[in-house]
Amino acid sequence: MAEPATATQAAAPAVSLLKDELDIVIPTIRNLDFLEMWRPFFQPYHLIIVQDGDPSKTIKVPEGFDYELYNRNDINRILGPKASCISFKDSACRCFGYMVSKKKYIFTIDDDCFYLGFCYYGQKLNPLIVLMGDLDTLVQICVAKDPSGKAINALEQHIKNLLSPSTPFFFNTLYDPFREGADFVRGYPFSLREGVPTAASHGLWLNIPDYDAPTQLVKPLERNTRYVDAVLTIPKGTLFPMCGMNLAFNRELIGPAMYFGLMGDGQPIGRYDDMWAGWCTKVICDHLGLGVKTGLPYIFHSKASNPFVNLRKEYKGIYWQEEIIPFFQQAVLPKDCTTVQKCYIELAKQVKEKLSKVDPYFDKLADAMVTWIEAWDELNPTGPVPNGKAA
Ligand SMILES: O=c1ccn([C@@H]2O[C@H](COP(=O)(O)OP(=O)(O)O[C@H]3O[C@@H](CO)[C@H](O)[C@H]3O)[C@@H](O)[C@H]2O)c(=O)[nH]1
Ligand SMILES: [Mn+2]
Repeated sequence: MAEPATATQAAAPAVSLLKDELDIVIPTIRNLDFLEMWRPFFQPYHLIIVQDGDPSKTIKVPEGFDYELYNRNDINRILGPKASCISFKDSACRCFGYMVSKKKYIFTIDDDCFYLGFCYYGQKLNPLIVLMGDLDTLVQICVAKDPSGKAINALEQHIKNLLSPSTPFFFNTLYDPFREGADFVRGYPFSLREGVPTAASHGLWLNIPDYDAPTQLVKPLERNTRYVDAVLTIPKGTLFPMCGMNLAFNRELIGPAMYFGLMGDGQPIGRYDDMWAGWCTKVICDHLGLGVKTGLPYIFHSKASNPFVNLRKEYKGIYWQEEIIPFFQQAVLPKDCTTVQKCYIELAKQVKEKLSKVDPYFDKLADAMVTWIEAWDELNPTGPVPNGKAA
């Protein structure tokens, strides 16, 4: 077989898992040159690009990718008045991509995230190489290799996470028991070893960590260089700060809960889109007996957004969350909430009842949560379609 021309091509996976069952959703206000670095991994998949901001701006997508692109005009045309639930000028707009997708799985990634490799594993990557090195040099240095020498593929790791069970009811101290070379440790109840279906896989980030604005302000130069080779199930009853930068989920299991809220333009808050979705998702996963994992894969997060702008977007969320988190920790869903939609509508009801006192914003958000489910069900009819034809 001819030698691959470049290291990037050498990284190309032999098989693209779930090629026809997974969409990659990218929110963007930038150009999409970052796709060149991901080409060996993403080219076999269908992309759903959600263009935020000015719809008259043309977003250039590199040649050779199979994609659909939606801007604000498209969202308004497709959803009509229900488009009011989709944020504008915030990465929260990405959830429109989850709604229009027809696939079982979603992987969402920001346009300033790259893949990387063992170059971090126990050694510091020289930032100069990152800045000076051309794409191939960087890939040569950073393409991860597993013990067999195969390039590690972030998307593949997410798929492995989603296709193997989670263990939310009892913590396995050797981490992911379904990973090759690991298992349940002594004392782990056999009655729980089957695990539960995995709804979401939350990946992490090297270089620029997903810090909030105050932390970013006091630690402007901090870079995350610690590559922890582990995947953990987040225990039942425990919430977590879900970051939308490097996230995959089973759309059929938990899709309707992945609403990224009302953020950005015209809203009193921003950059809490993924957090809101994560809290709702975890409460519903716990109720329905589904699992959420966090850890591998890492991506290389290259751009630090402006901490002062971020502070302006986040500051209300920083003190509201001291009331929001206890709300989610105490949220109880009735037994008859047997679907994600029913759980979500019930959560919206409780948001309206219990959080509107925090700020009238939550009254609006609760209504938007209901609109989201109505729009979701309109675009994703599951029961018999009107005039009797099966869906
Ligand atoms: O108005 C906007 C701003 C950005 N985007 C797209 O969203 C992602 C993330 O944007 P960016 O990388 O600039 O911001 P970060 O601070 O690094 O993002 C983190 O905070 C979360 C914001 O909610 C986000 O999920 C985290 O990754 C990029 O693809 C931008 O192009 C947008 O669509 N609209
Ligand atoms: Mn970013």
